[in-house]
Amino acid sequence: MTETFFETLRRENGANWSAAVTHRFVRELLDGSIPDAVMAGYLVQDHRFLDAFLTLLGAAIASADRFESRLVLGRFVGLVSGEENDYFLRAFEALGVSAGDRAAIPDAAATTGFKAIMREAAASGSYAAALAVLNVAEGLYLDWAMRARDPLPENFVHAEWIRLHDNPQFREFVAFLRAELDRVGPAAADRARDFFGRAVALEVAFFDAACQSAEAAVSP
Ligand SMILES: Cc1ncc(CN)c(N)n1
Repeated sequence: MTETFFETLRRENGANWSAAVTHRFVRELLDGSIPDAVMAGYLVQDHRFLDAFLTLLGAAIASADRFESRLVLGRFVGLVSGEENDYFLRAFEALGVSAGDRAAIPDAAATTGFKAIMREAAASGSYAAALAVLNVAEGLYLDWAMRARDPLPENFVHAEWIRLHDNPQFREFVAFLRAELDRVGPAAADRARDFFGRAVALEVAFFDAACQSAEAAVSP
């Protein structure tokens, strides 16, 4: 069977893709053993990711070539702005991270990199570029979340983060993103390939940073 455009890009970035979905951060999240300090540090950075991510979704809506695509993307914006943002706020409260704490923590290099690539894809005005980054962000997260075993960890901070990235609606959205990239990506293959590869590398760096910052915090 011939592979789809998405499958080709994922295969070309197989080493990094697999490093991300099997990362120590993911393994400890899935088995519920992740230390609170690591989860808190990750969520502080990821809440900033969310801001640029919404910009990217807005750009995808603006650059999409059909109304049907805009509707699907628009519904997803509602979910991220509502349910997902609400999760972050409840998680910060449970982990004892105040708004002041959050404001005092600088961006990690991987966060700066992600914000930059999402703004770059948004500013390019290319639907294919936006889709390449969205396919990494959502497809890779679905991939690791699907590795969760029943029952999910007891702590809602862990369980809800997993469930947000593996539920029927999210699977449907990821399938939509793949179909869209397969439809419009080949006509802008070089650009899509470039954004896709850089985004996968940033996913690994983002998990690395979450684990490293906690190590630095506990070392004397
Ligand atoms: C870094 C990162 N990549 C992807 C996702 C999934 N939206 C996320 N929350 N954070």
